[in-house]
Amino acid sequence: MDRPSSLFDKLWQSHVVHQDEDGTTLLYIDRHLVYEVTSPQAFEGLRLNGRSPRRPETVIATVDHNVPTTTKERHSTDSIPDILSRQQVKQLEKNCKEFNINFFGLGSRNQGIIHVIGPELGGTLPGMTVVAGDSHTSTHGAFGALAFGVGTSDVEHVLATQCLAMKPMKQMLVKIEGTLPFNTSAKDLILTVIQRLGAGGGAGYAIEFDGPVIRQLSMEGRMTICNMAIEAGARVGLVSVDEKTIDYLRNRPYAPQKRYWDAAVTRWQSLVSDPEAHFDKTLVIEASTIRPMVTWGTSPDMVSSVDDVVPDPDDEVNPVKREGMRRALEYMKLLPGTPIRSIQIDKVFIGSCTNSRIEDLRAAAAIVAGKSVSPTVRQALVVPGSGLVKEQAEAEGLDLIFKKSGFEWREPGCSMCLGMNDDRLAPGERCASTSNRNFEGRQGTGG
Ligand SMILES: CC(C)[C@H](C(=O)O)[C@@H](O)C(=O)O
Ligand code: SF4
Repeated sequence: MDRPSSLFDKLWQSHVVHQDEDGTTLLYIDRHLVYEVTSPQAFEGLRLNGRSPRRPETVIATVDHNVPTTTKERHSTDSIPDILSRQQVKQLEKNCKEFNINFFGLGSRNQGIIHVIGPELGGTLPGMTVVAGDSHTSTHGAFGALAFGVGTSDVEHVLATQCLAMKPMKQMLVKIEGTLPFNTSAKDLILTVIQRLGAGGGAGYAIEFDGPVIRQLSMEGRMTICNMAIEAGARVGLVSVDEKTIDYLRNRPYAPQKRYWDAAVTRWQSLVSDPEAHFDKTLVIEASTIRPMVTWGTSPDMVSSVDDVVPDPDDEVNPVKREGMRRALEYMKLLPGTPIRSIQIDKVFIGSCTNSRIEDLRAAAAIVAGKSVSPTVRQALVVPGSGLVKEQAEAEGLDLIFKKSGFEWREPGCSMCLGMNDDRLAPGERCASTSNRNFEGRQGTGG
């Protein structure tokens, strides 16, 4: 009998082009997602070397990180106020035209955050290798795809050769037993996993998430989990394929259609870890212990339950961690022992590739309906992850609920997730964000 394989083994093995004695492997890449920030040098490199993309039809390009999110500033690329952003957006458009790449620009209803539009279009399929010059490419692992972020030189390499040299990874299984308690979601679950593993605990691993709770989650929830695998240090997050995966993909424009569909489904159904598959490490979490979580610090593992208080660095035995906590509290201007619920915020951001899909907007709208943004909150933004999410939300009247409550309803993009566009925090402002990283200065200097 064949040795039992994990999902990771199956994905890796089916893409090996060549393997060196030290394990370094040349992998074939099926799907490449490209955006404006990490691609200009890659295209320039191609040009300088007289090369062109080997399979342009496997590339999907869009603009997300530095696009404005107000209608006024984006009715054309010329209206983007920031010069560098305007140049990068225009350059990508030009590069895609020159190299015959599918591009969803500002005017397209398919424009959005790459990690939202890839799955939404059926561009991410089970069994694929998926790369992008962005660390949160791990998101796509929710579909039983081997997906990871690469650097700009690798963006060029994949464009030119459709291959990538990779070192082997260790494998971790994170199993979530039981059922998620009332008022907790995929985000609380992954923050709990990161708290348990630490921000570096997943380094060198591909993490597969499994167990009854993962099976109960929607595809949106699974994407949230895989999205943040990187915040535990892992480059890859994975979920084995099931009926939900297949249902989500049916009739998506880039998914196999008609007579190809059944054959694809048969193959996808084999993309699960075998029962006795080997993992280098296993973490089991009982879901009933999960509480609504927030971060109080400047690293994604600095998390507490909303019912808790800001922790005291003096209680931390590890001197490195203790120092990190002190520094974070100083930056956040928070005191140990402060109840989390009493922390004043200046802004609210609902969006990002972690939490800007339709399910997230429905959940947020259900909570804010009939209530108003507090007068002490200066700005509250809702930024849909893509043009299609925005359309769907508007068809359901969610935009009206948000606007009535005092939120601004914006156009798709990365927005306040990171300070590469006009949606930023001012120095000293505190923001409650649904995004994935809380690093110092990420949402605006001193914010
Ligand atoms: C700009 C990009 C390289 C970066 C990433 O790789 O993740 C960004 O998307 C982020 O979230 O910090
Ligand atoms: S939404 Fe945030 S985390 Fe996601 S790709 Fe954009 S900047 Fe990175």
